[in-house]
Parts: sequence; structure tokens; C-alpha cells
Amino acid sequence: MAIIDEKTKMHTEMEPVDITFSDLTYTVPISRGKGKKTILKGVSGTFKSGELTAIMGPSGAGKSSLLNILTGFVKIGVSGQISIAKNGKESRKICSYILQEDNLFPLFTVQETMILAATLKISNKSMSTKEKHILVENILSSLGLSFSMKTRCSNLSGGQRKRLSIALELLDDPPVLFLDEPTTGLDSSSSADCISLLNKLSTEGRTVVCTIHQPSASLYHEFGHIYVLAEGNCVYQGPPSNTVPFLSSVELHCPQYHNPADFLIEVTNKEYGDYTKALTEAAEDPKWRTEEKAPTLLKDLSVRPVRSINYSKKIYPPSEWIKLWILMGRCHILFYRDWTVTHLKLVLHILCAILIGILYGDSGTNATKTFSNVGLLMIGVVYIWYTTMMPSVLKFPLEIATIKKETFNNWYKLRTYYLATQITSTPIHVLFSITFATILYLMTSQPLEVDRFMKYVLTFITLTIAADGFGIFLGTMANPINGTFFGAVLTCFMVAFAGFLIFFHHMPFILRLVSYLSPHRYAFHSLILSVYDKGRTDLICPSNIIYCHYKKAEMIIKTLGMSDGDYNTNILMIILTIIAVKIVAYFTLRRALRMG
Ligand SMILES: Nc1ncnc2c1ncn2[C@@H]1O[C@H](COP(=O)(O)OP(=O)(O)OP(=O)(O)O)[C@@H](O)[C@H]1O
Repeated sequence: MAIIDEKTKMHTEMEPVDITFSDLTYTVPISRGKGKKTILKGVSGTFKSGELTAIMGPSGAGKSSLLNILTGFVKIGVSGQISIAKNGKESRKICSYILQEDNLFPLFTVQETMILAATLKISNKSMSTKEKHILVENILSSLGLSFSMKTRCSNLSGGQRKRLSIALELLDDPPVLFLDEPTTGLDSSSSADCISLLNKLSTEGRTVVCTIHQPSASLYHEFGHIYVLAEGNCVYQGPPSNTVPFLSSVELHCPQYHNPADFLIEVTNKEYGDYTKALTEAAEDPKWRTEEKAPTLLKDLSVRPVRSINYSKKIYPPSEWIKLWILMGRCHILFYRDWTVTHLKLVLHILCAILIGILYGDSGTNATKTFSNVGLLMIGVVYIWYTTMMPSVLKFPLEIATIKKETFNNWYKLRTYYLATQITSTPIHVLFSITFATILYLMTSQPLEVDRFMKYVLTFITLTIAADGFGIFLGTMANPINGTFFGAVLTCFMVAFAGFLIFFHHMPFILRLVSYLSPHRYAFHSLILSVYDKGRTDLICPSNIIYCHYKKAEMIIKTLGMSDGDYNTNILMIILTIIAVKIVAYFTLRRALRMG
């Protein structure tokens, strides 16, 4: 449904953006100290606006590498010139890159995904909310997604997901679209729909470049320009109609009724001998780059391309501050919808606290159970640490591809995303830790004093935030398998250095210094001091017991070697750990995005 009113008739005209690159070379290290491998060997070419370009070639020819370099996704090891200019100004920000993986949030519907993207990409000053809704409907209708507006992304078909990925990038009307293998995983009919959609977008004045493996004969002729790579060399560039005469010029005759695209790939796969050098030389002749037939409608500059999507106004993005609020909103919805993240965990925290509470009974006041109570405090530390850290270790590797796609396409800056996730996830961790700590405190008969209770809960709150930071750090440094392994090892050492499984005065001096790096040390210290320090009344020694060694609270503090301990210093150390680990985690996340 194309909604056109007087306002939307004022189409902003697509400014042509041609992409020119010359002598592009891409070199990668093979393995440490063992030399380099050249992926692209000085390739040149031009991709014009209003034209749909296909980058083709056998597997490993360098198609994705070329696309990654042109988009700016890859920068290291690249030499040569690339010009992507709009109004004479060089800019990569006008490009949108649609990756092979769709990376959509499964819990959002198509409409929600689009509206959220629209609010992130288009400021309220350049378009009202109503206008954004109209634009979203317009794009979805143009891409044949109107009937799936209320469908969750998890339930979309492969072709629909691909079209939604394209729709999302069309919101801010980019003049250049790059797509990595948009037809992979689609059946022939969906592939045909996808390519004809891209063709339509290019005829509206955009520069559309995609990689494709082996298109059918009919699909092949939908492209305006074909760029073929073989072993890092350009072995053909020109319209599809010139392919057969071009190949004939090097004595490679495409059999009648044979798909020229198939023949081209067979030739580049050396099924008829090694023609790579001959083809590379022949492809340098500019005569193959123009069609011999009459120029198409688009190339006639007097004809304005008809735009199916109406962008009523020039689009400006909102400020990062506004984007922060929008991202926080998105995180909240995701937390709410993913019941395993919030509801299930809250229930499990309650159940576990009750279970542990039953297990330890009155250990908080019973002088015969003092050591059990100390063990309980340690269990609390490990429980909160583990249940907070491990989900973060697993969460970030799953999200990195989506964050990379969105930050690369200028939806928002990484620091905005990071801040939004921290602001939204922290209250949830805090809620979990308060719930767990409160139940445990009351069920295990800890002293009913507000001051002690607050200190006890505050320790769990700070520890949970620190654990989240360590989880992000590990999740952005390693894959989920290694992350969970390193997380488990790290936790074991932190527990060992906490001062309970081995007392501080039993540790070798050097290792005692290492214990200062363990947040578990500070958390365990804080819990002991909150419960037993500062004039704690004597614990109850049951009448049937003759002697209770730990009746006096200072005795347990002395045994644990914490007589000099100060609650505030320990909490401060956890807070400093939080600040340090969250900053480091931001940089490891940034590094993970760069490494892809
Ligand atoms: N960072 C890298 N380190 C080492 N080798 C690389 C790197 N990037 C690409 N390559 C190699 O460069 C060659 C070209 O890779 P590229 O992904 O560009 O090929 P492709 O034509 O897109 O292949 P396919 O069609 O199979 O996806 C491959 O042999 C690949 O192994």
C-alpha cells in the first residue's frame, strides 16, 4: 500500500553515487611469521549508480573480500584507491551493508523492528512519528512484507528475513547498498524476487552491489553489470550480454543453450584449462564495459527514475542521547519478552534462596553453627557470581554480529549501545541479588539490624555488577565454549583466594598478595564484617552444649584473620573492580567487533 499525500509527493531526488576503485590489493598474513597471501591482486573497476552490479566468481575468488573492502568493513592489509563520492565529498557513511546473516531480533515483530530502526535512524525533527509509520508501511508494502507486519522475526521465512534486512537499511534512504550473497539459502523463486527487488532499487538511482554464486540464466540478465573475480583477479567486467562475445574473444565458446553464468564459473574454475591470465588481460579492454545495444532508460539522464518509496523529507539521524533512550527501551522490551532472562531467573533465585535457607536454618545466631554460617556466606558469593557472570559470557558472542551490523550501518555508536545495555541490565541484576540476599538473610536468622542487613545486601549488589562486568569481558574475549571454561577456572581461583577455603595467614606471602585481585575476597570480607563486626551481640549457645567456641563474634573474625578489616574499604574495592572491568569490557567488545 503506497501512501502518497501532498507532502510525500515532494520526493527528494537520489543523488548519484558512483564507486570507483583502482589497483586494489588485499594481503593477509597466512599464519604467524609464515608470510602473506594476496587475496586481491590489483583489481580496478567502477560500479555506477542506477545499476545493479553482481560480483561473481568461484568459491575463494575474493568476492566477499572485495565487498568488505569497498564497504570499509575491512581496512587492514588493503592498498589502492577507492572513491565513493556524493556531491564531490568522499563518504562511506552513505553506504549500507546487508550481511549474509540477517541478525534480526527474533522476539520483535516485523513492524516493531522497522519502527525501532526508524526511531534510531530518523530524528523527530526530520519526521514526525506518524510520518515514520507511513514510511515504514510504505517500505514494507514496496518489499511485499505488508502481510507479515505482525509476524515475529523468528517466524519469518528466509526470503522474508532477507527482505526485512533490506527494508531496515532503506529507512534512511541510502544511495549505496552492498549485499553479501543475498540469495544464499533462498529457493529459486525467492532468489528471483530478491534480485528483481534489488533491480528495482537500483533503477530508482541507487548503486546496488551484491555478491552472488551462480545465478540462473534469467537472473543473470537481471543484472546491469557483472564483475567476475578469479584467484583475486578481475576476469570480466561488463553487462551480462557481453559475456559470451567476451569469452569468445579468448577462444572460449559458450555452447548454445548453456547458461553464460554457468559457463563463466566453469571457465574460472579452470574446467577448460587455465585461462585466468588471458581473461585478466582481455578484461582490461574497456570496450566490454558498455552494452552494444541501445542505452537503457536509466542511462538517459533526461528520465528521472521513479521511486516506489516516498521519502517526504531529507532525513537526519537523532542525537546519540536520544538513541540511548531508544536502545534502553529496546533492551527493556527484550528483557520483558525473554521470560528466561527475567521471570525464570527470578523464580530460580527465590527457590534457590529458600532451599539454601532451609539447609542452613538458624546458622546466623546459633553459636554451634558459626562455621556453617561462614560457609553459607561463601556459598552466597559463589552463587551470585556464577549466576550473573555465566549468562553474560554466553550472551555477548550471540549479540556481536547484530551489534556489528547496526553500528557499521550507523544506527548508533557502540558506546551508546554499551551504555544502554549497562543501564538496563544493572537494575535487573540488582533486583535478583536483593531478592536472593533478603530471603537468605531472613531464613538463616542473621541479626535483625537494619544497618547489618543493608551492608549485607549492598555486598551482593556490588558483587553481582562486578560479575556482570567479568562476564562481558570473557564473552567478548572468547567464544562461548572457551568463555565458560575460563569463567569456571577464574571463579575457582577467586574462591580459593577469598580467605575461606584457605585462611590468609596460611597462604604463601606472594599468593596472599594475589588475593587482593579477587573480588570474592572483598565480598566475603564485607559479608563477614557486616554480620559479625561492630558490637555484634553474643551468639546463642544451646543449653545442651557445654562450650561454644564461637559464641563471641570477634572470635570468628580473628580466626579468619579479618580483625583489621574495614567494611567500607572492601566495598570500595569491589566498586573500583566494577569500574575497571566495565571499562576493559567496553574495549574488548570494541575489539571483538573489529575482529568480526
Ligand atoms: N583474514 C583472512 N585470513 C586468511 N585468509 C583469508 C582471510 N580473508 C579471506 N581469506 C582467504 O581469501 C580467499 C578469498 O576469500 P573470500 O571470502 O573473499 O572468497 P569468496 O569469493 O567470497 O568465497 P565464497 O564464495 O566461498 O564465500 C579465501 O581463500 C579465504 O580463505
